[in-house]
This record gives sequence, structure tokens and C-alpha cells, in this order.
Amino acid sequence: MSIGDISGPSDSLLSQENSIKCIESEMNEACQTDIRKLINEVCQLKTELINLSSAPASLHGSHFPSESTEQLLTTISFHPTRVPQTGCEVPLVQHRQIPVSDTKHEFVDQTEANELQVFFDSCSFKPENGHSVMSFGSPYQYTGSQSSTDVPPIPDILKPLLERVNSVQSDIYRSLYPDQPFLAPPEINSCLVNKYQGSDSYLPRHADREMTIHPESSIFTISLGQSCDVTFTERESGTESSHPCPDRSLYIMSRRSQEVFDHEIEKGSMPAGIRYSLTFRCISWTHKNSTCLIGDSNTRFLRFGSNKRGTFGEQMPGQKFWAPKLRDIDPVSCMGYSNVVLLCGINDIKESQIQCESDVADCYTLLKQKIKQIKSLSACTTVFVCQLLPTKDLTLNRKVNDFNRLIHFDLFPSCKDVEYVEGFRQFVCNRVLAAELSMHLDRLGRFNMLHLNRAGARVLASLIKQSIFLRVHGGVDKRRHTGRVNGRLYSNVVATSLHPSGMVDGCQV
Ligand SMILES: O=C(O)CCC(=O)C(=O)O
Ligand SMILES: [Fe+2]
Repeated sequence: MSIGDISGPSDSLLSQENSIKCIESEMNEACQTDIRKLINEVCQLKTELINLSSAPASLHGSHFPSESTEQLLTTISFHPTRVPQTGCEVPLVQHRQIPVSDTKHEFVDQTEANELQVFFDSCSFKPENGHSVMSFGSPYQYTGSQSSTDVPPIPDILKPLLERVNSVQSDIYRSLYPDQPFLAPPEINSCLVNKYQGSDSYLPRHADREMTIHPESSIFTISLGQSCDVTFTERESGTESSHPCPDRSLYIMSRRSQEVFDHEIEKGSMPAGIRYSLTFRCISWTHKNSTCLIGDSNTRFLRFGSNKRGTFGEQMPGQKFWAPKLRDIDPVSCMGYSNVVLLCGINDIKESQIQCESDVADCYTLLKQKIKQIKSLSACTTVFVCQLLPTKDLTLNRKVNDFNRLIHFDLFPSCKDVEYVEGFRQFVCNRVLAAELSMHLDRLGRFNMLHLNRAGARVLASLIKQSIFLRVHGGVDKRRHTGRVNGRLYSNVVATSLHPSGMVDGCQV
């Protein structure tokens, strides 16, 4: 037996115990005591060595312990790992949507209603399935739409109404985010008017789920003239409900509810007479890039907004949601967004009870379930997953490695429409991560193991933006190479142009 061998795995204590028994049977009492002492000392030394090699880098006078993060984290493709079976037991998640979120009777007064009716009577509408249409403001294109892209601006006669609708929209948005008053509410900028004439008219069953509609806006419909009923159907259950639309009333649907309910005016349900419905929306081509970023503290410096410096810029609007743990990911907050970016999990695997590979696999299973729930609520949303960022703690990095391997070998092969945020090599390189991209100390002056600094956040932001824009362009890199990703302008990583013409798939990036 070689009691001097301390390089073996730490769990060899059992075999040492067996060897002790052998020796015990051959040696006398005194000798046994000496050998026990010796073995205990060796075991103690070995434990100290293991602790030392995974201790914070500050103990070694550098930012990293001797075994490098790269060694641990660049080996992904060579180590297929046991993959957990999630099967189909993904818990259902409540969509928390209702077909009509609010109704306001007599939203338009009689005088204004009369003037509007006279105005629309003089307009020329284009026939569409069961009714006719005319648009103003930002063009709203939808399947089967007959209104042209050459749309007149909002006419003066509609402006007071638009202003009131915007004030309701702003109140709704403020109540969604009461503690974030700096967020700009969606601006209603488009009006599609439907004309129903006679009892043969109808509105085919549909949902307003175009990606050009602001994901967190509402759709406002004002009825003028003949009243009628709009029928709502919950797609999943087939449950129907009917909503009466009297003259001069307003009903409001959230964009999110469109992921769950269809609406229509059934054939044969329309009374004789003329009804105009004025439907107001917040439309922009940039909403095709709308992104819901759900992440832990490493997303804390990332900002949506239109400032050139320090935000994703106006070409990639979105909203950030704080999810320190995987269980905090709320699939409902993703509804209606074109893209969802997830960067979460490190705080789960950091927990002391997460010890072995199968504990890490349980955390990963929760991530996978969350992704399935997100997709079940918003089928058209593309989910982008960031691998976990390495830290300066090698023990934790082993778990990071296990988690990332599961993303690589299980998530991407098994979940269609899940995309990588690529390019994390910069973070995996010790030297770059330690010297340039991560915080050295936390706010209390303690050694900081796992947080990106502002430069690191900029790199992360540019990688996220690049992944989203590359996907929108079918993999064609349209970036303007400013070479300033490490500088300030992550809003500018992608070349921009607001005009949809000449763009791949009609999106303006
Ligand atoms: O006329 C209505 O009440 C509904 C109109 C509508 O659903 C639409 O324009 O998308
Ligand atoms: Fe609609």
C-alpha cells in the first residue's frame, strides 16, 4: 500500500480503510496506533491541499488558482455527459390572460361620434374578408391585409381620440411597472378602421399577434354606429365568450392575450346597419427585434433604450426581468416578444446542497422546463440561452461546466427554436476575464468571484445583440465593424437603418 500517494481522488478513503484492516491483522497494537496517526496526518494534508487549490485566487496573489478556468471550460465538446430525462412532465403554467382587459362605455361623446361617422362615410374603404378597411398612421400589415403600405398620416379629426387612447395606454403601462417610472410607455401610432355594412358582414376568426405590435402594448377598439357582439375563443380549450360592443364604447385587449385568444364577428351575427370599428395599435418594424431579457446579476448593467451609449439601442427594443434563480423566470413575461434571452442558473448551482453532477442536472432540468413553458405560451418566440459565465471559483466552475455541457449536449439537440448566444470564449479566457471583464472586489470590498464589470457587460450585451440580429438575418452578419465592442457603443454593434425596404425578411436592422 502506498500511503504517500496523495494525488489520487479524494474518495479513496474507503480503500484506505480496507488497507488499514489488513495491516491491523498483521501488526501489533503499538505499531497499529502509529500507522493510524500517520494515515490521519496524510488525510489531513490531502484535504488541506484540495481546499488550497480551490480557494479564491486572492490567496495565491493572483486572480485565479493554478488550474485554469480555460482548462475546465474549453473542453465542452469532448465530454458528453449523462443527460436527464425530462420526458413530457413539464408542469403547465397559467397564462393569466383575459380576452378583454377593460371596457369603457361612452368613451366618445355623441358630437365627436357624429363628426367621425360623417368623415368615415366620405372615405373609400378597401374590401377584405366580410368587411372593408382603411388605415392611418404607421402601416399595420397582417395576413390577408388589403391596406397598402402607403398609408396616410393620422388625420386631425382622429388626433384628440388618439391622445385619449395614448393616455389610457400610458396608465396601463404604468400600472404594469409601478416602480419603473423612467420606462417609456408604448406609443399608439396606428389606426385601422373596419367598416361593417349590413347583416352579411363579418370578421374572420384571428388574433392580432403580428410581431410588429409592441409586445407590452394594448389594442384599443372603439365602436361607432350599429352595435354587435365580438366572440372570443380560447384556442387551447375552445372556450367561447361574447363581448357586446355598443355605439361609442371602447374595449381593450392586451397584445399578450393574443397569444391565447382569437376573436371574430361571426357570420350571421351582424345586424343591418353600418358599424365602424377604430382599432388603435403601437406598431413598429423594430418590434420584430423585441427582446425579453431574463437574467441574474450579470445582466445588471444591460439596458434597453434608445440612447446610443450604454443601451441596446432603438433597433432592439425590449424589457429586462430580474431572475436571480431559475424558479424566478416567469414565462408569462415573455409573451408577445420576438426573442427571449435567458442568463440564469449560477445562483442555483452555487447552493451548498448542489454537490454532484446529478444535482446540477436537476437545476438544468428546471431551465429546460422553463423554456418549454415559455414556448407553450408564445409559440413564435425564439429563445436564446446564454451558457453560464465562468467564475473565479474552480469548485463552482466544475458545476458551471456540467451545466453548460447539458445545454450543449441536451438542450440544443432536443429543443428546436432554442438558440445559443455565442462567443463566450472571451469570458472563458482567465487572463481576459480577470484583468478586463470582471469585478475584482464587491461593494463591501470582498473578493468578487462571479460578477462582470461594465466592460464585461458590454461584451455580453454585444454578443446577445449579435446573436439576435444574426438570426433575424438568417445568419448573415450585417454588422458595421466599429471595433468598439470593448468601448462604449454596444447599441451600435449592428448596422442600422429604419427603412424596411432592402432588408432581409422585411426587418429593418
Ligand atoms: O371590429 C372589431 O371589433 C374588431 C376588429 C379587429 O379585430 C381587427 O381589426 O383586428
Ligand atoms: Fe383583431
